[in-house]
Amino acid sequence: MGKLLDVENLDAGYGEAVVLRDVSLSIEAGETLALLGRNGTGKTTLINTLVGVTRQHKGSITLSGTLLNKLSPHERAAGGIGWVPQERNIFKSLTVHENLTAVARPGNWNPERIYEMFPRLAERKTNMGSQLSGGEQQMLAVGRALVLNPSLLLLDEPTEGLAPIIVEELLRGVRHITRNEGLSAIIVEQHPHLILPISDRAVVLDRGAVVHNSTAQELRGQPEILDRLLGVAR
Ligand SMILES: Nc1ncnc2c1ncn2[C@@H]1O[C@H](COP(=O)(O)OP(=O)(O)OP(=O)(O)O)[C@@H](O)[C@H]1O
Repeated sequence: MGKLLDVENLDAGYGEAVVLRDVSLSIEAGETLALLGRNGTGKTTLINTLVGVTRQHKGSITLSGTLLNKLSPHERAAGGIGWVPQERNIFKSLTVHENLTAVARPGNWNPERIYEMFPRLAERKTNMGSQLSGGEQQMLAVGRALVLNPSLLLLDEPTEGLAPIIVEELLRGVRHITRNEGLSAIIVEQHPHLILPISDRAVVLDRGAVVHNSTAQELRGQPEILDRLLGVAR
């Protein structure tokens, strides 16, 4: 397995404001990284910086050996970054099926495989995006990122605001992706107990800096760190 993503000494933010300070992390091909931290610690800013929609002041981002620093969000997407933003961004005026087929690119993932993973979406195939529940929208957003056949999937708080039963269904799909498909992913989560069991590595941010970087299993075994950095003892 080779290194897929390499982030080195990254400073980034919005305009003149620097939110991320000296962030370094890397992911091997096939690994899933849980990105944790309390509210406002810079998790979304890091995802947005990888995608290319913030201002990068310093450092480097390399995906499969290609330096992304100067590439546009569109070029990064074409280069293998699949992004599911916090606000989901599905096409509300297209059907579920159209949402998937409009962006699909040849590869492992196609709309049929998304329907197998999320049967609920198959039942809603002809519904408009605007008619979906929050959980269905999230599944569609994940599906839409997958049919682009990315090498790195970025999920920003996929479980936020969803009912527990839907969270379970969504995470079953995410677990399938991270465990069986050889895809690499970074998943932002507020709840470590949901995400650590299906992740390989864990990074915790605090005030824009990496304050913990280990295997997911190690972090699970350190309740005092979870408590101190995240306010949870699990
Ligand atoms: N568009 C923006 N312009 C200026 N500052 C911003 C912008 N978005 C976020 N920030 C600031 O950047 C800091 C980090 O926010 P960010 O959204 O990255 O945190 P987060 O860890 O993802 O939090 P949450 O869990 O609440 O989503 C915060 O201080 C926030 O106020």
